[in-house]
Amino acid sequence: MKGGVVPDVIGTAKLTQAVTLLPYHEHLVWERLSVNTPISDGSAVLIDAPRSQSHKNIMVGRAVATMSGDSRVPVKIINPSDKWMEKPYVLARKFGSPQAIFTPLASLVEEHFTVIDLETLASQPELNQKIQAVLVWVDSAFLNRSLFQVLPNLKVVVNGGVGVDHLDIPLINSFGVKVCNTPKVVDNATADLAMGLMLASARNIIQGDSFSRCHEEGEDVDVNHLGIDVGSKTLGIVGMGSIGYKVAKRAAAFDMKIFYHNRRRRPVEEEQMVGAEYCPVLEDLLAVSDYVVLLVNLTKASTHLIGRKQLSAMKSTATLINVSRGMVVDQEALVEALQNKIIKAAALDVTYPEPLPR
Ligand SMILES: O=C(O)C(=O)CO
Repeated sequence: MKGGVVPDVIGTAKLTQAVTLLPYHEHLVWERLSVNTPISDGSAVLIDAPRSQSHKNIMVGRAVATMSGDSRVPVKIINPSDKWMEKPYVLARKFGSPQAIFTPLASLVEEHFTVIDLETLASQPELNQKIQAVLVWVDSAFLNRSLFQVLPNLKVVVNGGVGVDHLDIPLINSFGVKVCNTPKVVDNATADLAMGLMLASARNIIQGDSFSRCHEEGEDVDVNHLGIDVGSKTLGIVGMGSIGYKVAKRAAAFDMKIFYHNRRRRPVEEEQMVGAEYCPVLEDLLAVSDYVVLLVNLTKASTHLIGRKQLSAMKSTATLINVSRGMVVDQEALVEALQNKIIKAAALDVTYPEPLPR
């Protein structure tokens, strides 16, 4: 293998989550790489864009090219004939089967990994020695003790998505296996969806769509369906992590008054940037908000964070928007609150179970 120097490496930073995607080979370069760091030709490295940038630019596996900002980093790709070029083995649900990794990502994953599905592992149990990572997407029911017991070289469980509430992290860690997720990647999408749900609810977009498809000749739209101007309204954000903050930025552009509730108050400058006011007591936020958006992780503490008491604290004209996890809301209490007009509406990206039975 030839030695060499990779020129013009820019904007490098080591993110734990990203780096743990790649602990597959002894040639891996673990150190933080700085500008113009020489990398010997053929080393497997991960060069990540700065923290503020999307993880979508990360190239994984044996690849060594990456993006930083808009510029492609000119990193040499290792020679595929090298003996250690064998793609790392990962276990995943069969692409295309329910709860498998999102099918459009299959080719990207296969470009960098040898993907073994559960059925193949069952029929060729000797592959267990090769598997160094498990990829999960939403479902982790197959990640049980007996699986870990037969994967002696497993190093990491990689979760596609930010929420790891479905993973038994203590169990995984007890086998010396790390867990990593993909924070930041979904921030914009989730924030957009929160805004989309709020606007759809405020402006009756779903009803408008139905009306436009099914109205009788000459029929006028119901005056109640004309909707509400969110610009004059108050948004309460419960959970002001990076997604919550993105929602705040968007809501600020809509001229909404913003309150937020979070375990930790954000720095004043960050609050001022989006005009958000901290509410240390959840019920205080609920009492003043026209729209309440839930963006907390699902933990023991946040399970049924919104129940009867909290729904009763809300305005009767308020809308509850849940883009976190279904279990954050006591669903029975929500149905009751909607039936009894304790609150006006709910706009839900998540429920339990999911999807709801018909
Ligand atoms: O990535 C996740 O866990 C999400 O739910 C995105 O909203």
